[in-house]
Amino acid sequence: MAAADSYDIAAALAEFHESGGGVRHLVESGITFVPRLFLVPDSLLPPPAVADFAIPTVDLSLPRSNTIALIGAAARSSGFFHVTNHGVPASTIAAAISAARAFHELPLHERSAFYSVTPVSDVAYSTNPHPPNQLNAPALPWRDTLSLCFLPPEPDLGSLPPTCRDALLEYHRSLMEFGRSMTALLSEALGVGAERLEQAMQVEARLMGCHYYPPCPEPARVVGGRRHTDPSLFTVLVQDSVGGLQVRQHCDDAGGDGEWVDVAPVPGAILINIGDVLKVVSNEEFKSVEHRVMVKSTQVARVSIALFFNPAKCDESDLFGPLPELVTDERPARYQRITFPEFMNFRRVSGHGRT
Ligand SMILES: O=C(O)CCC(=O)C(=O)O
Ligand SMILES: [Fe+2]
Repeated sequence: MAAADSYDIAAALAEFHESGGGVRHLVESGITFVPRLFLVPDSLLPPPAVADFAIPTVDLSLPRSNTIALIGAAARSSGFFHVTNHGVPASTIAAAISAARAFHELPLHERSAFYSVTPVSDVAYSTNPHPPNQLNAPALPWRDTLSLCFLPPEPDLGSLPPTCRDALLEYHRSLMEFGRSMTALLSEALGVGAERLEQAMQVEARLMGCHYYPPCPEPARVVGGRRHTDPSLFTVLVQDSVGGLQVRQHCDDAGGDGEWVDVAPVPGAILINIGDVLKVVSNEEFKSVEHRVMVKSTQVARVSIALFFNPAKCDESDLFGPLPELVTDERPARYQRITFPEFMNFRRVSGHGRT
């Protein structure tokens, strides 16, 4: 047997998690090559993205009817769009991105106190492994994530360093307000009235992922985030200026492959993407589009913050499905009403959440 075959992936994974310092720790310790745990097999290396396509940008200061038409068109075509003049102060976004960066750049002994692969509290820091059934593909993304759970009525982020905590709490507060207006806009864009989506879903934002993509000595051999769709109604993303997010566009209903396009950061803008829940609720009028993150730099880390807006009611007993008014003879229901846990299971089985 070749030596390579004796590689013990479980032991390597355990040793990596043991350090409690994520990918950032590998970089800090001066590695000059990508450890095997992160290597993407050549056959699975993603094809390069095309650069000559820009996802739509919607200016929220336009007259409301224009905004709604533009959001509707974007949600039905690319599933991703930037918004400008969104009312979230630039300083709040900048402070949140700095806070996320500051957490990931804390000294090892401080940040490792939060390291936990399975979250045990509202604050969890880790390099999330991809699901074990995909270990023939790369096991780990080149990314560390600080996950925060904002459980109502008050999140318990008390253990975070205060500077980091306060900026992220303020960002969350600001985004809750933004999320309410975005929910109304999406609802109107579906043609069901401004209140309908909120009334049916009671939208809230519990989960925030503060991602840190360290520089990589061999960026072409890793992925920062594998291709996936989001299990949300919609996701709100802010990022620094480094770039690396790519989305799959122009795939047809027959499953045509489409092409990957770069989403260049737009200064000051907020990025919205439609998730799988809204795809179901809209009876597939809106698209939930695959995306992934490539690592671009050997020198600088990239920071992004994803906030997932979801229905508040997501227990065993809460059914959801296409809004009845979006089901017509011409457009019959594409989904049965199901519970949230059933939906998550369906996503896993059908490969929608490929992360
Ligand atoms: O970092 C990014 O740009 C994307 C993150 C993402 O797709 C996610 O958290 O679901
Ligand atoms: Fe995502």
